[in-house]
Amino acid sequence: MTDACGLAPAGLFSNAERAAVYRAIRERRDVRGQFRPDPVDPATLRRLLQAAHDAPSVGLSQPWNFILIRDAALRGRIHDAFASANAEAADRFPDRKALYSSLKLEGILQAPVNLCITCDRTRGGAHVLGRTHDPATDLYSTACAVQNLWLAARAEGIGVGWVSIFRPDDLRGLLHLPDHVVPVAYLCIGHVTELYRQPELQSRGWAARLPLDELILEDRWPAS
Ligand SMILES: Cc1cc2c(cc1C)N(C[C@H](O)[C@H](O)[C@H](O)COP(=O)(O)O)c1[nH]c(=O)[nH]c(=O)c1N2
Repeated sequence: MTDACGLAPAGLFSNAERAAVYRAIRERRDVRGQFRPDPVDPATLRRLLQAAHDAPSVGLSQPWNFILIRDAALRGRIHDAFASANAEAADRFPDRKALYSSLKLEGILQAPVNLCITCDRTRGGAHVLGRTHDPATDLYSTACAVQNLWLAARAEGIGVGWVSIFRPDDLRGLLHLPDHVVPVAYLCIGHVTELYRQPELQSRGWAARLPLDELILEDRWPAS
């Protein structure tokens, strides 16, 4: 039932529905090496894109575009851009360079779908409700779209890996993005049969999940 203002009852989810939402959140993983080569069917991909498009956005500006990268040669060049940036990144961790170099940090060539989610910084015009004093809110909105897609993909049994190890101008050039469009997320997407139980970076000893209780603050930043 919907009333004249377009309001509908905010019904509680059933226990099973609630559990499913939390399960998707808890079991979502960043996928690099587990992609199967079989294609993602177009209807499923469409549901994932719809989930992304259902995201909140500042002033309802919906600043995203979804660039599907299908061309094999282009993917090869994108992988080259990753490899070059990754070699540079490895040098930033001199004490852990061997461990860094052993990590697989992308699935560009293995994943059947590559998707770049961009943010058009001009979407919605010069003045967007909610963005007046914080221009970055369009980027935050686009990150919300990425997370929606990532969670929906988990529920579909599809893995998603976010690759950010690019020099931004490389990706911009390869995808012919105009200056006002930011490549927020380069995603590798495909079916997976196995997922890590915890973040792969944790399993491999790179980093660990922080205890939630250490991150909850009251009223203000604690005095040091
Ligand atoms: C903005 C941003 C950028 C990146 C990532 C994530 C996000 C949010 N992550 C994935 C990241 O390593 C991963 O989310 C964490 O390690 C936690 O693991 P789970 O996502 O819980 O599996 C990521 N992973 C990777 O292998 N290569 C990458 O370039 C990136 N870049």
